[in-house]
Amino acid sequence: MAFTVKVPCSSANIGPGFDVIGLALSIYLELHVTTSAPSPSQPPTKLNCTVSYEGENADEVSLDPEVNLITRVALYVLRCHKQHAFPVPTHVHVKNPIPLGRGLGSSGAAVTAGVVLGNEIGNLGLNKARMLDYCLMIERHPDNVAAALYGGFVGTYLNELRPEDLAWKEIPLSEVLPAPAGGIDTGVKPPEPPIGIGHYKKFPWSKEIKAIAIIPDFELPTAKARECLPRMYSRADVIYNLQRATLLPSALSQDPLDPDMIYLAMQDKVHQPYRKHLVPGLTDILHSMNPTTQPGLLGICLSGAGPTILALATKNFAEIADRIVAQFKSHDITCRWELLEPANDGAVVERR
Ligand SMILES: Nc1ncnc2c1ncn2[C@@H]1O[C@H](COP(=O)(O)OP(=O)(O)OP(=O)(O)O)[C@@H](O)[C@H]1O
Ligand SMILES: N[C@@H](CCO)C(=O)O
Repeated sequence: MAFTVKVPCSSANIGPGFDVIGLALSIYLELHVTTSAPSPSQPPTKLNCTVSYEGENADEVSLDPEVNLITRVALYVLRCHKQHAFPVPTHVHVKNPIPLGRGLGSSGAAVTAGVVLGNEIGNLGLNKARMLDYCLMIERHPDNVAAALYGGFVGTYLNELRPEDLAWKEIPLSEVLPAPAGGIDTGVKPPEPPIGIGHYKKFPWSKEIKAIAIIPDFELPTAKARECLPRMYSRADVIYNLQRATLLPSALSQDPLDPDMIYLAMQDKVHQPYRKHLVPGLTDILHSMNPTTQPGLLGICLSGAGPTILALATKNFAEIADRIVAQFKSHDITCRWELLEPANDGAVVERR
């Protein structure tokens, strides 16, 4: 058996939609998976799986299937279905062009790819709604994983579960996804996700709008960028974000586009101001231009937890990117930039 799992990167929040809005974009994580029949002449490999990797941070990503994030997630899904290792000798070759820890949903793509891999290799027959539950047991905010799994521009939410099912929120990640995962004889059945943890709704997206990702050359772990957020918000700030997040989906699909409306609808007071010390120049960059001073620009925000900046635009892409790159440069930060399009299909499996 040979198949490829393809999962897009994503940008979460798009300004005011903290932990709610996600946009799948056109950089793809790929798993090239091959299986073979068990052979008495071949000694069994650890967990019946071998991993190879090419792409971002190739010198850091573990090739040990007990440690690698993607295979650990696949094992979590398999073990919830009483399969304690890969059921057949499996080789997973990972091709990953998504930069790690930059705010482009690399972990959301890896977790989604791992769930899809476990489902395929274990022949589990999970649908995408159930796969989202598994993703959410690991990455507990739905914006990146729903975009990666379903593709497109999505609004996401967590359902109100029965009190007995709500306990999933308290289960430590180390129980869901122990590192290392433990060998074939671990015998432990991990906690299964409740059914229907989260859901999503796809919004239309104007074909004219492209996303410019300006990617600084340093990593910012999402966990660190979440630690600096307050536990409580003022009523005024919550209302400010609700007003804008409510406008954003229609502003990004209306014809003709209203750049000033989009710019306004991408403002945020819930996460970006608290992350400014983690991304040098962030406040200045967010206020450096608007649709009047930069034709073609629609809006600017921090992509996910940062440090990548996402600018939405209809033209003058290089000019907009160069202006942001120059601002980072004045803080001694080098960047690259990419012009991206929405990835509408989400996670797909292609048989080879
Ligand atoms: N393809 C991969 N293979 C193995 N580990 C990965 C892979 N992609 C991501 N990771 C792990 O996820 C970490 C990055 O996740 P993190 O949540 O901090 O940032 P992000 O997902 O890139 O950005 P954001 O969540 O803000 O969009 C990496 O440091 C690495 O440990
Ligand atoms: N909504 C998340 C996205 C990053 O994974 C955050 O901003 O922390």
